[in-house]
Amino acid sequence: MTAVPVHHVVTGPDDAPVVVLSNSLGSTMSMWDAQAEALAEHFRVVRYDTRGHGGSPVPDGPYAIDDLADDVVALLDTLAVDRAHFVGLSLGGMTGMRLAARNPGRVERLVVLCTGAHLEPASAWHDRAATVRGQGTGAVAEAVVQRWFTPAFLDANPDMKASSEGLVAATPAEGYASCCEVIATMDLRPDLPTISAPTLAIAGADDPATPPPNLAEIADAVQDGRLLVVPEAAHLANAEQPATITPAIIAHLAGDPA
Ligand SMILES: O=C(O)CC1=CCC(=O)O1
Repeated sequence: MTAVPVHHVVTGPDDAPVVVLSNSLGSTMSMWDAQAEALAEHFRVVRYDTRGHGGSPVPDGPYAIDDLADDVVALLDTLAVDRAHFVGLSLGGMTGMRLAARNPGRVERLVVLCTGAHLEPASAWHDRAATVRGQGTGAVAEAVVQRWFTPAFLDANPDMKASSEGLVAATPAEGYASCCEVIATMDLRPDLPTISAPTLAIAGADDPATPPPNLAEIADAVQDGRLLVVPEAAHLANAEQPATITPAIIAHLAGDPA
């Protein structure tokens, strides 16, 4: 499939190093709201909506992980950016790993959060795709958001629970389902040893979707990897624990020693 022109927003100084932020399944670039302002003090921040999500095109599926990575290459070309840092959470992290493996010259440093190189069983992703195609994304919204945040956070932040469920439910069904099929058919384990970009892998200690061993596998297998496990955080760890995660991202991208 050919790359599509993804919806994106650029903030921060024109002459600063570029960082691209990539969203999770069922969200949009708004999932980076807690990081965007702080990152823009140091970087030219490019936020985009993964194809099938938010304001980006929704081509007919199925999609493959290469399609998602190729969309980022096309975005960098559009912006005339040769090389950028890349930060991706969950599906965004998978995109970043394939991008860095296949296009080492385009990725300076990599941060992957709450993701995995493979997420079994494939049947669960095919089942979710079928549910969403049949009943819409609203049918999975509540269950998905239960994995995004810890129970304590959801209890304390009912507005966030409601807006997050709304975000999932607003995702186009074909886009969501086709990205489920990306995950079903993806195995990035052979990519990992080829990734030369220094990589920070961040796990939410309480993430039921992509628990810490998934991130440890990535940190161990890439050429220059480091693991950070963040307490009291589930799948959208960046939103639940921004005070820990935002400075960790900035320090890694700046090349500060751990
Ligand atoms: O939606 C989930 O269950 C968790 C998830 C997997 C990939 C992603 O982006 O979110």
